[in-house]
Amino acid sequence: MTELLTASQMRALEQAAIASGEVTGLELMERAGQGVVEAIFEEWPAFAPAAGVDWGPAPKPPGYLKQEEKGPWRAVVLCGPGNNGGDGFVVARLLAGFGWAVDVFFYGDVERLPADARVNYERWSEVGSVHLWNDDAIEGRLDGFVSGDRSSFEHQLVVDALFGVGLTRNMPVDTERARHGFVPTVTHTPQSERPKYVAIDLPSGLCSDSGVNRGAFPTDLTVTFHRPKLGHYLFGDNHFGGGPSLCNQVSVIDIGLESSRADQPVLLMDSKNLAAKLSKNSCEHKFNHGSALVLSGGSGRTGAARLAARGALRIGAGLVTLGVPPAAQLEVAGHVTALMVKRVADADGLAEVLQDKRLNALCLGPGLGLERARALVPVALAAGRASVLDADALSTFADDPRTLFDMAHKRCVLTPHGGEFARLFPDLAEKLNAPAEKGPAYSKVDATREAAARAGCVVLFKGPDTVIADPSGRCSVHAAAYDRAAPWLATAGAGDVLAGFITGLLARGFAPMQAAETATWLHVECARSFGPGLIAEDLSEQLPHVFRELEV
Ligand SMILES: NC(=O)C1=CN([C@@H]2O[C@H](COP(=O)(O)OP(=O)(O)OC[C@H]3O[C@@H](n4cnc5c(N)ncnc54)[C@H](O)[C@@H]3O)[C@@H](O)[C@H]2O)[C@@H](O)CC1
Ligand SMILES: Nc1ncnc2c1ncn2[C@@H]1O[C@H](COP(=O)(O)OP(=O)(O)O)[C@@H](O)[C@H]1O
Ligand SMILES: [K+]
Repeated sequence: MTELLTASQMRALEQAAIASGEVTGLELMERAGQGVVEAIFEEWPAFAPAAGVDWGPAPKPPGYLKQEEKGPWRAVVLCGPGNNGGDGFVVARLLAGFGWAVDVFFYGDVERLPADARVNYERWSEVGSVHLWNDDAIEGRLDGFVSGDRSSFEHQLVVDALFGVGLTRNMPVDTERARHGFVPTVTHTPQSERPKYVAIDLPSGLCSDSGVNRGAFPTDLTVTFHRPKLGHYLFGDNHFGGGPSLCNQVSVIDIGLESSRADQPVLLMDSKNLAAKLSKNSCEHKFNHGSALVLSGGSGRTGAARLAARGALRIGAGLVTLGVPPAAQLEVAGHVTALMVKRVADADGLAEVLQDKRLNALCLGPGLGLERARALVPVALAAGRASVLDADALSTFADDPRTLFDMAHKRCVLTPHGGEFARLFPDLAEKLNAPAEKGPAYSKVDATREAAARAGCVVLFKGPDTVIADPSGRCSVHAAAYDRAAPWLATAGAGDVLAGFITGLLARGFAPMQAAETATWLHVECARSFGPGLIAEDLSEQLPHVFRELEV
């Protein structure tokens, strides 16, 4: 799985590499700038020099290309007051070296530039001029750049090097006019009719740690260094379109920090090794694959539990039983075939059913009803079996979450969506929703890690970005974004199926964290594989196809 870093982890890696003498900050900045230019040429081959990129031994002076080799291209580079701006000066110099006309706008104070950025400011200044950032200058330049009705631009590329991982507060308002002017409507104007907008490290205004949008504009391409940052994958505050909706696509450039490792990084889920974990041994009995019990609600509310149970069965639990109250037995019997049905009238009924030691994974919550959930959850948790608690099994403890946390054990997985999370962890939800004051914003990763530590078990916090953490701080993220986007998954009952998938994997013997991660990946994969028109029922039915594709 790919590591996702925070700003401070990235900074620590850079500093360790520099302190070890492995590399200098200036070298890192040069590699970063080269990487950005390479990524631009790769994304838009028309921009690339005809003979391909030859970096040569040293920074090239402008115009080293013969006139006939030069592209007719013009770029605007927006440089900020820190090292992100330093990268921007490198990019400006390298583009000029490839024959581009480059206009650099600097938002900051030259005297206060960090040392490496200052060096690159000076190097650029030998090549071209720097327009200082003030409204009059920008207005004047904009008039010159943007002709008439803004349907044609004199520049083809805008490079955003205002702020990277050092962003500590909302974007300054006085950058807005210029950004609007140079990149008026990335989302509305067809790409062919407007300049391409490229962000260095992060779209300026995107919080690296939380994905919160603090005034960023959507870009065409984001080029980051060494490892992606959490903010590239977290949606932050959805109302303003967080990380993935701003980055559009993320290109990760190697700048030679390979020997450095971050401390407890968050992992981005992928399908590596999944097939081996999911395959079954041909000589095994059904009970070797575990026996799951999914508790259902009363008559007229059994659909959610049935969805979960079917998910548990399809994902490979050997046996799945629905525990239903007497009044719903007939209703359930009319629907299920491969599933077993057992009568579970109340807490005593559950205790009796749990005498069967073969039942090794429990699922409580989907359609369970708040009252029934309050009665059954304590019995289920006291039995010490691997357990998934979702929906009503969480909400029923809204008035007293501590009671739930006291009963929860290491083999539990809690699967709240945003509303349920706020009921169980109101203080964490409040921190998550509060506007960030200074420094990187509190993130969904921070909240999920704190929640898992408090609950003493795995917490899977749902959404387009799903974050999973255990009490030790291990944490992984799945973003249904970029090539994993699954908008059709936001459909009623999808969460019930996920609870069932996790339960089925727990029954098969997966550890809670691994069950939650694997189920989340498969859940999104089923949605993607089915495509538009998906409803919750389709998810489990898509699993055989997904397994075949994975070569399980
Ligand atoms: N340090 C290194 O060795 C490397 C750093 N790199 C680049 O350096 C960047 C990080 O550089 P920095 O740590 O200097 O941080 P940034 O360049 O992202 O920004 C820091 C500066 O912006 C100011 N600032 C932050 N938020 C602001 C706001 N909302 N309004 C106004 N001013 C604000 C800060 O006071 C500080 O002066 C990375 O994103 C990456 O682009 C790369 O060159 C790779 C190597
Ligand atoms: N925009 C989205 N893209 C992809 N997946 C999403 C999106 N929004 C929600 N999801 C996923 O859909 C499921 C919805 O679950 P939940 O909120 O519990 O709904 P329900 O209770 O109706 O089943 C979760 O797995 C969640 O991660
Ligand atoms: K930037």
